[in-house]
Amino acid sequence: MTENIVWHDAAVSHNDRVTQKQHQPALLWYTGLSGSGKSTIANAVDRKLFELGCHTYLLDGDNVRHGLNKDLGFNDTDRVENIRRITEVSRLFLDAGLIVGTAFISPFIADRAQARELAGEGFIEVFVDTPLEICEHRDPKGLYKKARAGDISHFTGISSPYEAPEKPEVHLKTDEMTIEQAAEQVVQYLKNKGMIPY
Ligand SMILES: Nc1ncnc2c1ncn2[C@@H]1O[C@H](COP(=O)(O)OS(=O)(=O)O)[C@@H](OP(=O)(O)O)[C@H]1O
Ligand SMILES: Nc1ncnc2c1ncn2[C@@H]1O[C@H](COP(=O)(O)OP(=O)(O)O)[C@@H](O)[C@H]1O
Repeated sequence: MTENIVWHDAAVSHNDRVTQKQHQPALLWYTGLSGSGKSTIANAVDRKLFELGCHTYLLDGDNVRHGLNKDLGFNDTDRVENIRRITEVSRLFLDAGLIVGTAFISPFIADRAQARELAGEGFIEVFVDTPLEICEHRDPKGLYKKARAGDISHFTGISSPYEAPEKPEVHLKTDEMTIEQAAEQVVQYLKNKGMIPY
């Protein structure tokens, strides 16, 4: 489908953009069950990075599904397409030199591996590791209750699978830490890797 389309070189290069921002571009790929804390932690990290002077942008599951991906549901095929589009959008933001956060369940190892491959060395998988019982107890949107009652089908952890990361760069066990500690662990990872010079 791209046979008659020619890639256009940019007047402002990727390196120009990175140099201007004075930090490395990165893709913080949060993954975990619904209610695990992806949005909460990703927002806390985004705030911290913003206050450190980093150029960031956050893509959040619920919000993206209201716009770009509002044609998609929750069967396996739609979830794969959801993550494919998120990966492509993230690549554009990475090209712009930003530190991108993506907060999607992203339940399949293969899709996250594809995102890792396409994003390159700035890809950081952040496993928001919260046991199902705790997510279900938190149930911030009342969705687990509906899923258990059979009112929502294909619900992750109940009637749809979640494939946990095998070797995430950052592993957050949220039942053993506060939101602040979790966010700080992510920021420290970036500092330790020399991706943000602060
Ligand atoms: N069936 C089903 N399964 C899982 N989640 C559901 C479902 N239906 C609606 N929701 C709400 O949609 C949010 C998950 O969307 P994602 O785009 O992150 O999902 S996925 O990555 O495509 O699996 C998820 O948001 P989070 O709770 O923030 O994860 C839910 O609020
Ligand atoms: N240690 C913790 N880390 C993250 N979230 C926590 C923690 N303890 C309690 N919570 C609460 O759990 C809920 C997680 O919801 P949310 O961030 O929307 O999760 P997700 O985006 O994964 O669906 C929030 O209400 C948050 O305040």
